[in-house]
Amino acid sequence: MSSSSFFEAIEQQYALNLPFVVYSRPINSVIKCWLQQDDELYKTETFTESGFVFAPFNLEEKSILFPKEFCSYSEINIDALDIEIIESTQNIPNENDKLQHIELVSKGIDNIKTKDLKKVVLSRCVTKSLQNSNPITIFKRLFNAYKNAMVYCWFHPKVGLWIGATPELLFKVEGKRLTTISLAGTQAFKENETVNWTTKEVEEQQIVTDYITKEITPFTKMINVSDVDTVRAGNLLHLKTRIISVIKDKAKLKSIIDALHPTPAVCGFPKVDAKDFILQHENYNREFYTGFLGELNLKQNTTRNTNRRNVENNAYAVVKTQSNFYVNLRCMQLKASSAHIYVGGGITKDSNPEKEWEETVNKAETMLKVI
Ligand SMILES: C=C(O[C@H]1C=CC=C(C(=O)O)[C@@H]1O)C(=O)O
Repeated sequence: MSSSSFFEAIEQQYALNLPFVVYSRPINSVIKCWLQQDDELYKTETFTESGFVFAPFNLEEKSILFPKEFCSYSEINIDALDIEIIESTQNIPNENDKLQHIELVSKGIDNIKTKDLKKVVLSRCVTKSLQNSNPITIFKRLFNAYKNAMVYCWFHPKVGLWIGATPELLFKVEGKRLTTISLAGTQAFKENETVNWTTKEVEEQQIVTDYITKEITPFTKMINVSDVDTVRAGNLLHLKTRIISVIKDKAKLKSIIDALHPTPAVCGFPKVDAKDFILQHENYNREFYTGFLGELNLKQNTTRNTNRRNVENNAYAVVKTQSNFYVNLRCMQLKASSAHIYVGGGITKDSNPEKEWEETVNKAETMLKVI
């Protein structure tokens, strides 16, 4: 399929007001798309179906599913898309937003110092009016700009339109192999400068690693935790640890989701206290920001080589079930002709409210660059 007919089909789906998702996973040149045939709002609670899932921050609200059997699927393989680059404009942050965020962060720090809370991720919403509100055009710019991210554009007429470029894998399961990452700590990327991580950033990322490792232990036979690396996500740097494990035969996908989501990278620690604080004190409803999205229980054909001599038929096909979910970060919701961009950061006892504000300003740039 050519890239133009691939995108024409998506444009047509959008014009018909029907649900779709178009996305590309990190470090590959495949763009995939699912077009749902009707405008039904299918949901999942059990995560046993097959399809594409879009889950909110608060899992007490249900997750939306594009069921495989009601969708047409297509993909293309391409390195870059033909789309004009936009002039970068200066985005001057709003003074009121700044005061409000600093107040929220200060409240978080006070709570950490006086209660059991160790870390809480606090966020805000930045609103910007759009010159060109065609989501497919924005998606194309994201695909060209952020190769290390899961870039996506998701639409359902009964829910809304979300676009993002997330650097964070929640987890993926391929057969029995479970891979996840701990991503936290942020600094601005500066060409030719070596990064120095502070104790605050090292600790906030370690909280995530410890949480993930502890939570997946009951479901796994073996866990391998890598050293901490610095990784780039657009104009930012983060600390990242890879955690690879083998799950037990009886482990259910839903139990792994409940154990991991939301991780302290987007919620805090302890989870319940942090979530309560967020739901009570943040000045808006996160909806799908810091939720997760991705492929659910898809069958994947792989060929395996036995590598034994004297075996005539030494390659055999293995069908594995795979799911991969990304945390919905560096994302925005398009409503009428405005973009609502969501940005947050991890707060610990050592946080500086002014710096936390600047971090959210830098994070907002990921989306502001493409609209
Ligand atoms: C909550 C966000 O980022 C998370 C992921 C990486 C680094 C983070 C941080 O340094 O605070 C956050 O934990 C966001 O981008 O809105």
